[in-house]
Amino acid sequence: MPAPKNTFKAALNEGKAQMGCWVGMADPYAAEISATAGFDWLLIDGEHAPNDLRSILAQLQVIEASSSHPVVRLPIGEDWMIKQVLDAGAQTLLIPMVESGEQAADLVRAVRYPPFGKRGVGSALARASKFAAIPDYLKSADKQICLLLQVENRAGLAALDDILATDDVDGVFIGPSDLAADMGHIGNPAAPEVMEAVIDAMTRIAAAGKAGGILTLNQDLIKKCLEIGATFVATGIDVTLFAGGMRDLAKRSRAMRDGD
Ligand SMILES: O=C(O)C(=O)C[C@H](O)[C@@H](O)CO
Repeated sequence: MPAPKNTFKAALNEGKAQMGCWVGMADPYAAEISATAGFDWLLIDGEHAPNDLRSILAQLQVIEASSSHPVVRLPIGEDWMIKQVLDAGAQTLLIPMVESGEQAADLVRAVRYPPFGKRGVGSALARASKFAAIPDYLKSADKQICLLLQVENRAGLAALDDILATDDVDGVFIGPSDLAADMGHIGNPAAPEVMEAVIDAMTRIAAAGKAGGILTLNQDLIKKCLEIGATFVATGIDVTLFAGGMRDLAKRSRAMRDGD
């Protein structure tokens, strides 16, 4: 019995656009609610949400039980973090702040077992192998790992061709917020210069035959990226949806009380 098939990776390989949402509540109960919505994928954010390995594990468990595919974003692409989260059962990783082909190649090695990579061997006690219930996990795991890299500054854009030329990088995600900040437009990812850079990068990613990804609430940008060929597009964030809904209801409640 081989490692579980990564249906999300398969869909990307077939060019089937996958619609996703950020999950930043850092809570499995909230993640389980989001997993009932019907998104193709949900991003467990270990970079900007207060997650740790235990909370990521708990969210993996509830999302895997749904029709949504869990994607885990680490705070940074460190070998030890990658080893731990893969052993916890994550099959799709999003790694932020990638700025060179060399960094991309090193990340590929970090998600693969020897002799092709440097992922530490601990499957005997790992959830990923169903605690050794998958006897040939070590020989079948690599091809079910989906590695998505974030390009989100000018250095990353300058190295994009090298990153795209790196074998076994499955996709590249463009981060508009950090890219805007690096380009001098902090807080304004809709700045024309940033939008132009995002569209150019997404076009280059598609032309290279890799999966292109983004998170944006901008409906026009979502449509444009899908037209270009982006295949993993996140269109919302649970935290902002919840916070916005609560604030709106509170405002309407006060208005009803005050007869406004
Ligand atoms: O730079 C970006 O944009 C991203 O990487 C997404 C952000 O980290 C996410 O927190 C939304 O702002």
